[in-house]
Amino acid sequence: MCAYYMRLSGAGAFAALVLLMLLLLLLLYAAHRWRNPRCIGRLPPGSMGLPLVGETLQFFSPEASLDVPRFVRHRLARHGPIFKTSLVGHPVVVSADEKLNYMVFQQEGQLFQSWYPDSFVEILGRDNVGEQQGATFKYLKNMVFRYFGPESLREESMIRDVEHAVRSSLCTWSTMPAVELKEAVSAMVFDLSVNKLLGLVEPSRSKILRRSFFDFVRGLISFPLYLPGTAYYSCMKGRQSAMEVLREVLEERKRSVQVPGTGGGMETIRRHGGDFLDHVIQEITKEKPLVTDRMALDLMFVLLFASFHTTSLALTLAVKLLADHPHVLEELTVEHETILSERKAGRESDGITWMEYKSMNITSQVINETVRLANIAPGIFRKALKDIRFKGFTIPAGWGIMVCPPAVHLNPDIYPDPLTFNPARFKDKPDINRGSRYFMAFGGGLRSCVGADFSKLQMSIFLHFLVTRYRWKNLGGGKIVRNPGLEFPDGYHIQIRHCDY
Ligand code: HEM
Repeated sequence: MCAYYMRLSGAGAFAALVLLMLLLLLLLYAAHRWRNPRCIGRLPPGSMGLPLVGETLQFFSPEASLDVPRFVRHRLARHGPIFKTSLVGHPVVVSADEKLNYMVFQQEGQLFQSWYPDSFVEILGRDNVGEQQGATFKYLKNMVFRYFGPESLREESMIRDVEHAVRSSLCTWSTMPAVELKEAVSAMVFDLSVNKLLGLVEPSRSKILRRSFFDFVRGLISFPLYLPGTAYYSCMKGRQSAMEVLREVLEERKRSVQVPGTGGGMETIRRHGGDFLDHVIQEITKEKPLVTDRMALDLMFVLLFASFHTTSLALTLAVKLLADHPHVLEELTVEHETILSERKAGRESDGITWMEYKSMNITSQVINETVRLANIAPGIFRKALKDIRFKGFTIPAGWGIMVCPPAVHLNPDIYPDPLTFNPARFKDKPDINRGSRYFMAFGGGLRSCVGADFSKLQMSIFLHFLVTRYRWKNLGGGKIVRNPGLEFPDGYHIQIRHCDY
């Protein structure tokens, strides 16, 4: 009997051992497959990192520098301008190759399509404009462009609204003992964007919206771990409460512009000179709308986020760079003083005209140089729609591809002495924000930024009033960290005073 049990338990142990071995083999095979993904052709060099996590942790490791993020820098040195990796569970090819970047931007919808990792899409919304393709994408983009493109920016009301926001903010800040510039500029740009997009919003709602977006942005480029206490968690919570407010505002506006029509149904009244929400309501209440409520909500969410986060980072960096480079500040001040001195005496308003704005050449160079160094979008993501062969490598269909603007903008062969702030390098390149092989701060091709002109207008008007009417001094902070997005972890504290001549 005893021998029988011993034989049985021996057989059980043997079976368990075999099972364990099989499991181990399976894990080894999975790890091998992970490290050597299937590909017809030759994959670019590089490592896929650990199973599932890939190289995500290294990608998000912070560094106190404006330089190309360490993650990319080290791999470029080791593997060359095209390498493979795995980020947040996806195989990705990273490109610092100017020809491949150009191809990615030019072949949008043909060989490549806009794609961001799931965690990012979850943050920005499944129906956001970046997720739309084909005709719907073009329709949405045109809708935004009609509102934020140069034609509508040159309207008197747009310049006046930006001016009003800038002048009242600077005036308030000049009465305060200290201002944390990043936070203050973010609030200014955010309120202006809310005003342009949603019109007048009750102060209590505007406050919730602003707080939600600030929480949202804090965790935007963070490791996607949805657990209380993590940056990603507060980011998602921020998104949820911002979306609630946007939904309420949309519903209320819909009710306020819909009246009983002659045919018995409801009709939408057209309000002239309205905010962006009015344009949105016109679209979603059409008989056969191309834009759904969800798309409209995600679009407004993305526009609010894109407009305040990016512009405020760029402006804060511009002010810091100007303070650190007094000779550039001097040149910029001369440009703006000249605008004032050449202004016709007795003009009705002392506001900036479109012609004056267009004459701000040094300002435009300062802005281009700032966004080149800022690299606010540290990576621009796409997906390969088919197997793509390039320079002997294959990018398999379905893989992500990350165009890396910092690797282009900080390449010494393209921009000599790349970490030096030298706006004059953009002399005689006025139209560069449309994107080129060497400048992609606002993206490139079909997907390039719709808000680039709006952002430049705001920055120019801000710089105009700052340098002609105020002086400021640094009180502390201003440390720059890449994570890999640009951050000012200790803020940038200044004291700002009105200058009386
Ligand atoms: C300094 C300021 C800004 C920078 C550096 C910037 C940068 C960028 C970049 C790099 C892209 C391309 C993303 C891609 O190809 O996947 C982009 C797209 C976009 N930007 Fe901006 N942006 C700025 C300001 C703004 C503003 C003020 C708005 C809104 C009014 C805006 C709205 C958008 C939208 C809606 C897209 C998506 C376009 C598409 O998918 O076709 N941006 N931006």
